Amino acid sequence: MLRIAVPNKGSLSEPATDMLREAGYRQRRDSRELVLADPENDVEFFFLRPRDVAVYVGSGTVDVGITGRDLLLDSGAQADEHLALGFAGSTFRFAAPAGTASSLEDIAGKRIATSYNVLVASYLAEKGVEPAGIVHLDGAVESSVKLGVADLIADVVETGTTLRAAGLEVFGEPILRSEAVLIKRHGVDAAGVDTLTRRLQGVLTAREYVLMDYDIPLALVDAAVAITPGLESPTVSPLHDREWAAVRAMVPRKHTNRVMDDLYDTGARAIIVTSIHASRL
Ligand SMILES: Nc1ncnc2c1ncn2[C@@H]1O[C@H](COP(=O)(O)OP(=O)(O)OP(=O)(O)O)[C@@H](O)[C@H]1O
Ligand SMILES: O=P(O)(O)OC[C@H]1O[C@H](OP(=O)(O)OP(=O)(O)O)[C@H](O)[C@@H]1O
Ligand SMILES: [Mg+2]
Repeated sequence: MLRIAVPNKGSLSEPATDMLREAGYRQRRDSRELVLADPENDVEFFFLRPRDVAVYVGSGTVDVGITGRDLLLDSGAQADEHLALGFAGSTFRFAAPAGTASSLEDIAGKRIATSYNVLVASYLAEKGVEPAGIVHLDGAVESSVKLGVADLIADVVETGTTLRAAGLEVFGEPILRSEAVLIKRHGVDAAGVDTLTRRLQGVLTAREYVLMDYDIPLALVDAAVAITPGLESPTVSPLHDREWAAVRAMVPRKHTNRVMDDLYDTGARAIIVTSIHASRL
């Protein structure tokens, strides 16, 4: 039975559970449940703190887990990213009171507050910058500068609202771009990981693509297919009117309207878009 660690709280928890449910797995109804067996799919879920997921996977006590790329790197665990899951996107950045820092060199000799010490220390070591110290805080890191325990911070930035409210501004390049990831232990491929991976990839595809159908005069099929090349090759079927064909192709969801405009301009009509409920590529 494949043992899967899932975040029990925070930004990762609900979207992780939603994705697993979409992939056909049983999920808990009560947020206090810590273990859930899904014998039909031969898996068992362990609901753990997001920061602890990599520790369990790295130690081999669970086979795979869902966590953030930033949390994985900060854990130093013997675990690798296996599949990016496309949710809980964020950047990890340095920020300081407006006008007090503009580049990495400005960190030298300053105190940095963060919840991600390992990540920050290894990044600065790699860049050859020596801070005065790294102050570990559990959360609400943005308040540390005003309260005087640090001169600047390194933290998760999603919309930037929290930073602005604290009078801080990002500086330097992003340390990391993060999102939720499926992780597994170094060099270990437990039985059942392939099926889980294919199922999650199926959900990703269903989220990322739509199905587009349209009618097009035969003479324009090649031009239209160049706009909607699909994943492998689009389906082209004859219509009752022999001068026309029907085309069906997968199109990236975010390009839906631009592609419809281009197809229409090319001569396509009856353009219809439908969502993909599930997929296995
Ligand atoms: N706005 C956000 N705030 C915090 N984490 C975010 C945000 N957006 C994405 N994430 C990602 O979620 C993960 C952090 O989740 P975690 O549960 O530890 O923190 P949290 O959502 O801040 O929860 P908590 O309520 O315990 O502080 C990281 O991988 C982080 O990159
Ligand atoms: O860029 P934003 O959209 O504002 O989001 C980023 C903020 O959200 C998270 O904090 P959270 O609310 O989880 O509190 P915490 O710091 O106590 O974890 C994170 O640590 C940042 O502070
Ligand atoms: Mg938080």
